[in-house]
Amino acid sequence: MTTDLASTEDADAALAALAALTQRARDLVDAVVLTDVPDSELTAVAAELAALTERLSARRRTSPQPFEIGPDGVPRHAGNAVTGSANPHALPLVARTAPDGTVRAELSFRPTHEGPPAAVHGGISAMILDHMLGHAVAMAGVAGMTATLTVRYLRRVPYGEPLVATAEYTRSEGRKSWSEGRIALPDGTPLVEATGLFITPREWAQNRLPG
Ligand SMILES: CCCCCCCC/C=C\CCCCCCCC(=O)SCCNC(=O)CCNC(=O)[C@H](O)C(C)(C)COP(=O)(O)OP(=O)(O)OC[C@H]1O[C@@H](n2cnc3c(N)ncnc32)[C@H](O)[C@@H]1OP(=O)(O)O
Repeated sequence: MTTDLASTEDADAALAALAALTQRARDLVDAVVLTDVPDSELTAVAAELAALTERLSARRRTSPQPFEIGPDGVPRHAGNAVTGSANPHALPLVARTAPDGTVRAELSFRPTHEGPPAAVHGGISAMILDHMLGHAVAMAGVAGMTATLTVRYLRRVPYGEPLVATAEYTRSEGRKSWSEGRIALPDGTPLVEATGLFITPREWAQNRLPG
């Protein structure tokens, strides 16, 4: 028992250190996107970054931090590109499920996510909605892989402003499940809407979860 507890604490400490590093990496990416320092400074920083990358690469995994069910019974996936605390690519999105099954996340995009001038890239909005819709079907007990995602872009999505993403499971037929969701302003004005079809792979159909 003591050993298990110690190793759990060690794993938590390692993940916390990784999450702190990851946030520094996000800050770095934001700084790269917005920097206006002279060329000589860019060259000097690039050399320092190359050295840091080499230090981190001294020991490398073959894949990101895995999907797992935490000791609290809550699934977590630190390596995930959308939610991962250990993935600099992730916002990270923090999605919560209400008792009625609605999934909700408060989010704010950054200049890093620019597509059209002064707006968020449509593929980034689609990625967030893919995740939200997938989360909604997973919370309904019918986790699946995205088969189709239909996105309707209604208004320009701003960065640097608080936004709200929501999603709901709608129905299932056999291994096929549907959900819908949106990214909206805090007052509820929808900016992007999506519907999705998720299919539970045959191998998940018994356990409902991957792995
Ligand atoms: C995901 C993790 C879940 C974790 C859950 C717990 C924690 C919750 C927390 C957090 C939630 C995380 C949420 C993540 C969200 C992000 C998800 C993604 O981004 S997934 C990556 C992108 N998607 C792919 O890479 C799929 C690639 N495609 C496939 O793997 C297969 O094609 C698959 C599984 C989609 C279907 O393969 P078959 O072999 O099972 O399909 P067949 O048996 O041929 O068809 C079954 C039925 O589905 C229709 N169908 C199949 N594919 C279709 C398609 N693309 N479009 C429309 N219908 C399709 C068929 O016509 C058939 O329909 P008829 O039964 O005849 O009515």
